[in-house]
Amino acid sequence: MTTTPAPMPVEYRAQQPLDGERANYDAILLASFGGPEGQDHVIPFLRNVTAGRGIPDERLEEVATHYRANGGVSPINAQNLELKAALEAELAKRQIELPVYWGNRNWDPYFNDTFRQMYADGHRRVLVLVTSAYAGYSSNDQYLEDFERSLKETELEGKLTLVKIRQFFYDKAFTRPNEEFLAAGIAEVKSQLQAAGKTDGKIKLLFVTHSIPTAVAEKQGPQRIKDLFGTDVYTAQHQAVADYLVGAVSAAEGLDYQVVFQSRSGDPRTPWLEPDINDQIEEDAAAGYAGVVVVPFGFISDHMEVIWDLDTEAKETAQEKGLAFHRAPTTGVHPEFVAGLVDIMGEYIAGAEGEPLANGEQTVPGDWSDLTGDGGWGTSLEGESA
Ligand SMILES: CC1=C(CCC(=O)O)c2cc3nc(cc4[nH]c(cc5[nH]c(cc1n2)c(C)c5CCC(=O)O)c(CCC(=O)O)c4C)C(CCC(=O)O)=C3C
Ligand SMILES: [Fe+2]
Repeated sequence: MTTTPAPMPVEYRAQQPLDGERANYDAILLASFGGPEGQDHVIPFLRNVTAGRGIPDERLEEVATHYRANGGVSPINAQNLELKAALEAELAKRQIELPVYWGNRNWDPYFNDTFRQMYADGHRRVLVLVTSAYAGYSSNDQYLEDFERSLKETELEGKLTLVKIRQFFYDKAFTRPNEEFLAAGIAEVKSQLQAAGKTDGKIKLLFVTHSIPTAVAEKQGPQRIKDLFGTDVYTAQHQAVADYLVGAVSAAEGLDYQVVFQSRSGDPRTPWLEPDINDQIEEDAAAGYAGVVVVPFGFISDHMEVIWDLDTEAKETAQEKGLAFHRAPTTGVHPEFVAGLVDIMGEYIAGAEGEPLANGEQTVPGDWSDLTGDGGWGTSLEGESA
């Protein structure tokens, strides 16, 4: 059988609520990673994160130093509380009367406690927002596994219904703020270069996300997207967003850009997605670039992986090589991000006639409708975690 390369996707197709998922909800759950809040939390937190996944102790000690340097505190919890408050304000503004709860995979408040609280408060049907924009094992499946386990442990299986909203990397909610950050980042590096008398210096745009083991990436479907992009589905999602952002920001026109990875861990012999951002910065310096704009579009807040791996390590690499450097912010509580997330939630919330209360807006071209579910990566990784 011969295969003709498929054309680049031009259709826009988002995931849709499944049958029965557009309904009345009692509450919203902001579900996230969790982080330590003091020196004595650091090791227990890291053990929670890596439970059963064979991260070597030396790596844990290494990662612990990142937290220790910040007083043992990850900024992620405070950032999630800010996001929670911003979502509450936006919901109130639209007169959507749903309380927002917060729960984490790896630290207090744990899902078990939040689930018990929601149930005790009389809630039975909960819409879930996970703080990850992309589809992948760590950002989607693992959360669903955690939810299942918590429902069992709290004996709320069959009593509490949880519906997770769709991925949003391809939505205006996510791309609008990132367009703004990219434009500002280019302007900033240009002015750094100007101040250094390197007006003609070439700028490289580095779109950075979390690396994952290549074996995990390769398992993810659908095959359709692998064929179309010629790479794994995790990378393809990021490539599509990078392509879109560069096309949408006029200042980016003609600049070289690339998707790169950060924060690899695990056994050094296990291959993870590359290139690592630090290696790429070195290569870019050798290739004659004068500055880099680093856009951490794999994340939605400036948590520890961002402030350590980028603001400390990648910045140092750039400085050693004499490159101008700017790290763009993450979506955080950008008003358009918050409003856009509520729009996406609205796709799942039934209005008076059963219509969606609101709708997100897909900006990144492509048919992303089958990233999860039957035949997709969602089922192909089942059994791995047990
Ligand atoms: C794809 C992805 C995202 C992005 C999607 C999303 O946002 O969800 C993400 C986010 C995050 N990862 C975080 C922290 C950590 N991740 C680790 C380890 C790992 N991450 C992985 C993947 C991802 N991780 C993987 C495949 C591992 C290997 C071991 C395992 O399978 O678990 C480790 C263990 C030590 C180490 O680095 O080896 C830590 C401490 C924090 C919190 C930061 C803070 O505290 O502010 C956040 C938001
Ligand atoms: Fe991680």
